[in-house]
Amino acid sequence: SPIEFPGFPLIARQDIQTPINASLPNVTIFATGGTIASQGSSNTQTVGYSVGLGVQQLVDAVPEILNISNIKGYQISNVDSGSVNETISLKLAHMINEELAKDDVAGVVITHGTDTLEETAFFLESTVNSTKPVVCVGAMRPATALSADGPLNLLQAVTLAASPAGIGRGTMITLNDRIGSAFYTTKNNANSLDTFFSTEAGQLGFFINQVPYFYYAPSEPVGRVTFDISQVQDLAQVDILYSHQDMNPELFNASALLGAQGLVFAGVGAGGASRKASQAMEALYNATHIPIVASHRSSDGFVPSDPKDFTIASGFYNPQKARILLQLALTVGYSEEEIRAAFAKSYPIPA
Ligand SMILES: NC(=O)C[C@H](N)C(=O)O
Repeated sequence: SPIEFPGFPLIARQDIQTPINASLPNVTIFATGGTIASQGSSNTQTVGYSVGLGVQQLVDAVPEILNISNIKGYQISNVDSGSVNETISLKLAHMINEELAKDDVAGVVITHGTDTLEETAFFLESTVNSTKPVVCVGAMRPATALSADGPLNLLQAVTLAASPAGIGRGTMITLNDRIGSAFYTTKNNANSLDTFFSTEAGQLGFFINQVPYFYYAPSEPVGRVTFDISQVQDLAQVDILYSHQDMNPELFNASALLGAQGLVFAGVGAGGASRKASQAMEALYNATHIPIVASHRSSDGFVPSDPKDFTIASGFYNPQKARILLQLALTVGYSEEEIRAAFAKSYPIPA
């Protein structure tokens, strides 16, 4: 049975098991909430709706799923993804590792709000210890809307999780016919159906007639760092600070005083800050030696390393993914040099 953690604050579990057809693969769905599980007051309401549907209702909306796989479902939470927290992420990672270790489970699907889906997907990319498909999926229109996108997205996610073509590709994000890598995929638009459109390196394949096609043979992102979280029950606190004109330099000290063990800085351009903000960061670093990772506030891009700099360059990691990598590294006790090396693994260090 799944590992239980003390203080797990979530709703009553609504576990489901569809009838078993021995000729079909088994897929386990972990439902967490989000728009895919939301209902509006009319079929034209596409903002201001609320989460309410359970995993059983998600599966019931797409009976075609049962032609593809036998489904077991766990209700992990039922929240907007802005409220997904480390308790939920850790619970997911622990349960998924346990599930994928079973010979008769082909793959897993995580239904999730799209707003922070990339964070949970990247967390799983860093902590799941199996080559079987891990597929994160959401929707941009609530289940009650005209042309709701959730049912077809869910069918595609389950199809991919059940497919041998999905093996060895790490954690994936599927939405609107596209298959993206969790390492690189980012939500690009707050509202549009195609919000997970390609970032430069993120797109792995797509669905034609609900069959997953990949552009490439299975491969791992260069520099992926993985962590054994089997004994982990809490993550280190890491805050993200957003750079802009006239940024308040006191925010760095304030974060540290409020318990941050590491900081990520969403810099202007390739990790930049105003002179005052940079001075405040450096003073904090000299006083405490807490790691400060410089990332970018632009939706895509790269922050190069400077060996002379006290900040740690995020490389290809955007602020929200850099935060998760730093949390995991601090949680398992990496030294500052090991943290620097973990970030540097994803890009070539200039000679
Ligand atoms: N499209 C979505 O799923 C947005 C939703 N607010 C969320 O839970 O992230």
